[in-house]
Amino acid sequence: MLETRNLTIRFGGHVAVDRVSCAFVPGSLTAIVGPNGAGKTTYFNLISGQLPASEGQVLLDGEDLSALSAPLRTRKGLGRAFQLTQLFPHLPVLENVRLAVQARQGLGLKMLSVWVNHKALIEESMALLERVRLSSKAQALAASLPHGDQRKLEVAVLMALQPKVYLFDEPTAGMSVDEVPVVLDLIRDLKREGRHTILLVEHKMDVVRELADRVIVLHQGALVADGAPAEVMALPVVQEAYLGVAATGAEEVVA
Ligand SMILES: Nc1ncnc2c1ncn2[C@@H]1O[C@H](COP(=O)(O)OP(=O)(O)OP(=O)(O)O)[C@@H](O)[C@H]1O
Repeated sequence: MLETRNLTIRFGGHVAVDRVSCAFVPGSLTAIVGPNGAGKTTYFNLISGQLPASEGQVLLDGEDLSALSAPLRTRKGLGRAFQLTQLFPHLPVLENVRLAVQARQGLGLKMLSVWVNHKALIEESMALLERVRLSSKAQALAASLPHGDQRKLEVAVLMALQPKVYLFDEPTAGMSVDEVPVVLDLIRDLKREGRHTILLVEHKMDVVRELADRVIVLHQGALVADGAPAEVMALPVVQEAYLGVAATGAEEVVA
């Protein structure tokens, strides 16, 4: 289980994430919504270790990860998607995934012969590329891929690490209409597997409604609502103030 306790960060006098306490169980998909600047991405950055908390803790399965760097938190099972920096742009697509598989296997590799090991790594990497529908582009350089494909590659790299927790920050942003379903299918598949904890920052309410078991709302850094999607999204306070839409049932969040 992932848990944040009183998680807080201040930038000068501005409190971007304000004492957020929340627990997320394996097998669940929680959407984090709220207007621009509400603190959603910053909350992710605090969980993954990209930013140091001013106060509070991040715990995974009871272990306090607060003092660990981002790479160490990744090793513990916190997987953050959609940071393009995690790709190696000048390496082929397949190599990007293979390096992630290899990083996960770590020292265990020494037990295998170089050849068996290499073959197994390539097979696993190709299987992951098939899952994200990029196997035909295995030899292309990551930098040459269109934006949507780079995002799919990031998902493959993340899956290669086999994290316990997936943090998806606007996974379909900037994607073309035909690319969106591929990424949503992947997230749906991960959810179906039932053992991951998935957190999703998403502005599209139809996606939230379909994928999420639970919605939490951040406003000015604080957690202001938490519950089942229909329940939370129906709250007038969420509709009007926090999501920036009229309380008449607009479908898309303007955030
Ligand atoms: N490194 C930083 N230094 C100073 N202020 C920051 C920093 N990172 C975030 N902020 C501020 O913290 C607040 C929360 O930003 P954040 O990006 O987390 O919001 P968000 O809910 O993800 O917004 P959006 O929906 O637009 O992505 C904003 O006021 C932002 O300007």
